[in-house]
Amino acid sequence: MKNLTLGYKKEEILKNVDFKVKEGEFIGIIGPSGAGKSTLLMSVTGGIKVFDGKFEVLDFDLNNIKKKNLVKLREQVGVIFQGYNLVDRISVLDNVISGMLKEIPLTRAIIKLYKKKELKKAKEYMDIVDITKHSMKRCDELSGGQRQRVAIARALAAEPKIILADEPVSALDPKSAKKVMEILRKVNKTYGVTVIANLHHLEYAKEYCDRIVGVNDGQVVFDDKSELLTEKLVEKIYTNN
Ligand SMILES: Nc1ncnc2c1ncn2[C@@H]1O[C@H](COP(=O)(O)OP(=O)(O)OP(=O)(O)O)[C@@H](O)[C@H]1O
Repeated sequence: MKNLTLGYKKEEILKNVDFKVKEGEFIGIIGPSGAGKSTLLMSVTGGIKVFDGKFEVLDFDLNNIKKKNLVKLREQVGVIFQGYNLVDRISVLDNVISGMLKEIPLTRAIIKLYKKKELKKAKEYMDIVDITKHSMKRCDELSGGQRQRVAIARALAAEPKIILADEPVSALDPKSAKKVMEILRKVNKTYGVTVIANLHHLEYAKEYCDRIVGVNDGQVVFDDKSELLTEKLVEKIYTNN
């Protein structure tokens, strides 16, 4: 992003933002409510209106991207929400495999006719998020933390280059939240997937992310290594204008 102004309809939300992400980074976005964190995060999927400036994601120019390329971009970007976005009535395994739909034709997916290599891959992703022992359970039988882990495994199944996590742990108790953050870091380090996460808890951003981006009132007011975030800078990020 260079000098980028983004928003909704006629309302500019992020103004003149410069933001560059290197492949394989783990970035935490922090800032007060309404600052524009979700707008910044979701803009990576090409879903937010560009008013001005330069915006490239994975070699796609988002200023005038064609529908076909938008689909290609979105295939490479996994999104995890606070609300888990899983299919409740089907099993953990089926949810994870549904992330591979690019490879598995819908007809085969409906009758659950999975190939050995697909099951092997699904197991690898379930192992990394530590949910394999619940693979046959329906998702509505799982705890919040377990569901979030399934959502990560499903995102991984699509072999994305980028994972966007919008407040992935804000609905979880501290122990489950830490486990999910650890898994996101493991995913980032094991597969080299770039992870960008909006985080309400500053401590998690400091502990797990390599880099922190502080947003306040539509501006990036901090962008540096996590260890360089001092109390004073935190105050600046969270000051209401
Ligand atoms: N779909 C939308 N249409 C119009 N305005 C929106 C939309 N989504 C968000 N906004 C506005 O954009 C601004 C930034 O919202 P955003 O959700 O990006 O902030 P945030 O920092 O993620 O906040 P929070 O931490 O509360 O989730 C807010 O003023 C909000 O009202």
